[in-house]
Amino acid sequence: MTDVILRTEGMSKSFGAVMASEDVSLDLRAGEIHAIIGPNGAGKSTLIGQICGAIEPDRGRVVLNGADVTELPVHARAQLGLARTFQISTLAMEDSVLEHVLLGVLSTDQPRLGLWRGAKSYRSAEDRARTVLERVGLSAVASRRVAKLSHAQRRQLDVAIALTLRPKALVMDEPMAGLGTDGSRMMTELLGRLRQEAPILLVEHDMDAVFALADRISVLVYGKIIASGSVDQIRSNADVREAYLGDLL
Ligand SMILES: Nc1ncnc2c1ncn2[C@@H]1O[C@H](COP(=O)(O)OP(=O)(O)OP(=O)(O)O)[C@@H](O)[C@H]1O
Repeated sequence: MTDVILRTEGMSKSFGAVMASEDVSLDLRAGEIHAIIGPNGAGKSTLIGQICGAIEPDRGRVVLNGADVTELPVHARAQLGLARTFQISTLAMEDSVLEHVLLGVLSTDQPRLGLWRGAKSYRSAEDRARTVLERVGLSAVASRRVAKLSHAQRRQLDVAIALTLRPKALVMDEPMAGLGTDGSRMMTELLGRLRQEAPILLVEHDMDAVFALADRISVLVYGKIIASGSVDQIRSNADVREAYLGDLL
């Protein structure tokens, strides 16, 4: 049986007369990248908000590793391994790369370390922080302040912080936004490697990246999933071409 890590069932949300999500059911399976695409205003951010706990659905459920998390707040879902990266990064400019990641490691591992946090446990936290930085390709700039990083490096750091949660699932909101050609290539390569560590629900407008990365694509239009399938199935779907991809292919 396919290993479903995250799923939504009948997720619905309206804002006044606007149905931002209408009966959205989808899943994310171990080892995969599942991309959510759709035109502006289709309901992608609203869907992510409901999955991660920032927006309360009118109806429907979110299930993480078999557990219903619909009623849990954002931080409780994060503790269960639901990690999110944001469209707009929220980094502190004056802090270093390592400090950001260390903070993530300490706040994730603190319950395991107990009340006693001596030099040894700090060292092991720093080791883990450096391992995470290596995984995203930021080891060389560990001591650099965020203010001195390139835009692409800041996005890599967003990913590193998400990884400190030891995620079971990653929800990524436009990780390619604002990246140039080289940055997009780097991020595409990074996400391609990460899917084995944690499956990725990827909201993205960069179709080159989506087509290169996605194992499955779901297309959202006016809050509804109008099609779901492989890259080839979605690219050749007449409804999808009419609603969204027509201009982008
Ligand atoms: N807090 C809100 N109050 C009222 N309407 C909202 C609110 N949030 C979203 N909407 C509406 O819900 C619909 C879906 O918006 P959403 O931001 O989820 O779309 P999106 O697919 O993420 O768009 P984009 O690609 O531009 O980020 C839009 O019509 C939007 O105007």
